[in-house]
Amino acid sequence: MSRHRDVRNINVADELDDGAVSDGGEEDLSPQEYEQLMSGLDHIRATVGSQEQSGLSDKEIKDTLYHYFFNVEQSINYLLEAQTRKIAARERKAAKEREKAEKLAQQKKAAEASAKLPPAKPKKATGAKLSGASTPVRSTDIRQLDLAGLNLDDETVLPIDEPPPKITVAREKVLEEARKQLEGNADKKTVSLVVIGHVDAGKSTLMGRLLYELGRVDDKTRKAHERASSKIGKSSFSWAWELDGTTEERERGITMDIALQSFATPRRQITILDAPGHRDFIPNMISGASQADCALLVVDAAVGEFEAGFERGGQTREHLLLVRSLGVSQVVIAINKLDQVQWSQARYKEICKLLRPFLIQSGFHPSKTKFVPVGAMAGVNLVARDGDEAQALNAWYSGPTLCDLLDELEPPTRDLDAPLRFPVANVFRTPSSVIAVSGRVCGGLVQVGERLRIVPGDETAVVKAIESEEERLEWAAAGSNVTLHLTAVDPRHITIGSVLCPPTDVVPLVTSFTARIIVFDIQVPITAGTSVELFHHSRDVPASISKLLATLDRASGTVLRKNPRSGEKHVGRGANYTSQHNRFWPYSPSTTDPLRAILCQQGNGEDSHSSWRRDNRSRYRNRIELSL
Ligand SMILES: Nc1nc2c(ncn2[C@@H]2O[C@H](COP(=O)(O)OP(=O)(O)OP(=O)(O)O)[C@@H](O)[C@H]2O)c(=O)[nH]1
Repeated sequence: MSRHRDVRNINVADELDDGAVSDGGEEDLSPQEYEQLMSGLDHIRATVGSQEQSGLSDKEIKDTLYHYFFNVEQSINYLLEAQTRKIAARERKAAKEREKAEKLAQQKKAAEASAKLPPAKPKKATGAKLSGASTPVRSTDIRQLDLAGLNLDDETVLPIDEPPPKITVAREKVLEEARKQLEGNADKKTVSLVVIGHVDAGKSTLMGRLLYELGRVDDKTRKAHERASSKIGKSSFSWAWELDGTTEERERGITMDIALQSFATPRRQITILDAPGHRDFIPNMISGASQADCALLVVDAAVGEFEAGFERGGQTREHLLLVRSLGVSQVVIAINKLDQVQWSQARYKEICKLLRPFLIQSGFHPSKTKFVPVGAMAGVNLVARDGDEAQALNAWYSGPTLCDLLDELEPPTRDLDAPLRFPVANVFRTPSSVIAVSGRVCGGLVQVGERLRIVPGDETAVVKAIESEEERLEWAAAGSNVTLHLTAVDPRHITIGSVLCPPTDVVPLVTSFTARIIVFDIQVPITAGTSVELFHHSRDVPASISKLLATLDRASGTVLRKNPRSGEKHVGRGANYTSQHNRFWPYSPSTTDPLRAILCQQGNGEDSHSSWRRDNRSRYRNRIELSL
């Protein structure tokens, strides 16, 4: 069998069946390979437990080892993920059977009472369940979604060549339902939250622990992560493993790509986007932030660590500026690792005092910034403040928990009447459709059976299914983070950064536009001809500023100077510039999805893409914000 690794484009389950080593293939192994296989089997058994405990047969383990070239770590990761999926599928099946039995009992009762059942109504705030559809892919991060598409969960499988679905619900009806839900009939308002902060501040640990406290992680998975992380000497990262799913992330102990999860607080349904803190992965962080309504900033309270993140070049400052530039105006600041400073109230106050003026300078209104002391590792003040670990904090803090603050987040206004704008954040293949894309509905709504235009390009695709948070939906509205399964399209025509829109209201492609730019912290003045890189949603394009039109007063917006020669440091709420970029770019500002983009100025004249990778530090400090 082929052992080329590209998880986005292979079906692991098929490959494991194809010439599996345990189906007689063992004879073809060299003595050395056979030894590796058997020792790998012993290692994995020591981690996952016996067949009875783990539900994993020797055959499955051996096939996986062979598939991963006897790499024990990769095999364990794959098997644990497969195991989690199996458990989830079993639980869903059991829940469905229970639901079916309950329904039958109800129907029987209703028939007996000669009463008519009212039609079922969808429950979610952001979309409606697909009637009769089985529960599909579990809520998971983007990488896991990629894996979930690899035919590992039988329930999601649909034939690839079936004809595209037709629209079954009239647009007006969908719009009416969406409006009703947004106006308060919904169970909960939906909010997407990007988790940001300096590298190692504890973002993934905080999210992993919070998911556990809220019952979103079962004990079996938790124990498996504890065992496997301690085996590779990374036990302190075991909570982060709930979010950091790839072998590389786990081995290096850092987040590299956005991980997506969801949970509910009493009044909110929250989608979290766990962003990488390391500066090498800033483009991934921008992609996550561009899909978020609000932000959770995690800072490390340990002496010297907070300062490292907050100094010039640290990601605490940089991430705050970035999310603000991308339109996020509410932020919760979790001051973490207070156990490292003996839960010192003075240290907590000191950090709040340092952050407050910077938040205001960055454009966050004080009423929209909330601070909370936490200990992610021990789970202190996430959902509750009980137990011995919380005693020291309880001595001086009686305010809200992190969960209480998240429950108060206000989602921005959603424009349902706007034409659909769906910027693609990730692309992957699934067995049920030629291609699936994930991202956020920025404006309007999308429904199953709808034909969409892919921009740039003149291709179209039909929406075969919509998924969000463990459910199949018939439609999804502005503000929802969803996966669209597409059909009737050549996958080569769609890529990260493409925008899906109605064929009757296509997002225009432009090569130049006029925008207001806010200038922060630049080291080199901006002049006509300055080369920049433009980040908008998940797309980045090289661009250049063609002309500076005026310098504006920061507060009133009145023109201070026409045709300035440069945009200087702290120009503030700024200058009008014409930006000329040399690539076509889908761009259509609206009131609810205004143009929010990041421009990164190049300091050294290098090609922008390569210079980002080589030295994003020097480029990044010359950052300017662009908005309309
Ligand atoms: N003492 C202590 N350590 C913590 C706490 N929270 C996180 N850590 C540790 O901090 C380290 C980094 O945690 P992560 O959750 O990976 O940090 P991160 O911010 O997600 O890291 P990146 O995503 O790579 O930027 C790990 O060793 C954690 O165990 C805490 O409350 N107390």
